[in-house]
Amino acid sequence: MRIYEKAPAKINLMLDVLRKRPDGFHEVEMIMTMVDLADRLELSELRQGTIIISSQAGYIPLDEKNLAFQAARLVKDRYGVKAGVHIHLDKKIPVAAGLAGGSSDAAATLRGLNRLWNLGIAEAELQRLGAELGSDVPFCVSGGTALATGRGEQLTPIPNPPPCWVVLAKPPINVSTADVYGRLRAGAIEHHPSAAAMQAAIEAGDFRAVCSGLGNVLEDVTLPWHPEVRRIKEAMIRLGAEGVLMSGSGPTVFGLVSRPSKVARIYNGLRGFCKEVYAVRSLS
Ligand SMILES: C[C@](O)(CO)[C@H](O)COP(=O)(O)OP(=O)(O)OC[C@H]1O[C@@H](n2ccc(N)nc2=O)[C@H](O)[C@@H]1O
Ligand SMILES: Nc1ncnc2c1ncn2[C@@H]1O[C@H](COP(=O)(O)OP(=O)(O)OP(=O)(O)O)[C@@H](O)[C@H]1O
Repeated sequence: MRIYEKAPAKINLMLDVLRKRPDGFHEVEMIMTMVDLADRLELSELRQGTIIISSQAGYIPLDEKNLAFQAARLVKDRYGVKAGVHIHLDKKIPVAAGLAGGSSDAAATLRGLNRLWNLGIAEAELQRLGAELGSDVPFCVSGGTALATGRGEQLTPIPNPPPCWVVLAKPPINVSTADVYGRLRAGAIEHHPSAAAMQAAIEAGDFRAVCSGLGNVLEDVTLPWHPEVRRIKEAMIRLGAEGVLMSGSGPTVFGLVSRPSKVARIYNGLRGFCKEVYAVRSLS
């Protein structure tokens, strides 16, 4: 048997860090939503108990370092599944970009294996399994739009923001999430974005308020460290995006655009100096 799953990228509309915890993780408050840029997974059952990962992308690990592999091993071990699986990852989401590509592949693997092996695992349990793999995985299990607290694994679903275009630009650098959190001085953050204000803007369907409520305290680390990220932000604002922010720990910057007529101008303007640019819809 063979099944397919879509693994969309996420963006953080706001990301605040409240404090560093004794376990080394940071207590966060984030509002996350999905965009229509997705990896596609093909899961084929294998009679022998092996887990095989393949991909057209030459730049991701295909062994136990792959988050999809880790997700499959977790389900197999926890539910005593004898069969194996071949997972083919058709990668479209840029890697180490702040868009949760690996986390979304892991979440899609959890959903897919639940179907492939008829396990009947409830969504809340899939999220709990996801939390064992990474902080962004529980959100990626359910998608939509959510307020995420704790280390990112405690989720409250909220409505989707008003539909819009999202232009994404990734400079040619890789940024490690652990390094960005490691460099953050949580006690010294000057401007905390407001989750309540963003949630209210979303619930009111107020696109302008969503744009003015965007904020990400991890920019305090990544922007001074990698000036090209700031340059992309400035270019997106100059080209007319209505709200601009770095996603997650970066380095991808996204711009929200309400009018389709503006999208081509922003996309083409960015392509002049940045190779990886995408114009996609928000997912509603
Ligand atoms: C930056 C975000 O992507 C925003 O959505 C997330 O906060 C990070 O999610 P993620 O990549 O799934 O992160 P994990 O794989 O769980 O953790 C990677 C590393 O980031 C740091 N980390 C992550 C999440 C968090 N709340 N506090 C942290 O300090 C830890 O050093 C951890 O070792
Ligand atoms: N299925 C996968 N797809 C992409 N990268 C993967 C995958 N599995 C493991 N990795 C590894 O994970 C690391 C981070 O990649 P990923 O694309 O998930 O980062 P990210 O978009 O910054 O994630 P996040 O926003 O959750 O921090 C890379 O070093 C990559 O080699």
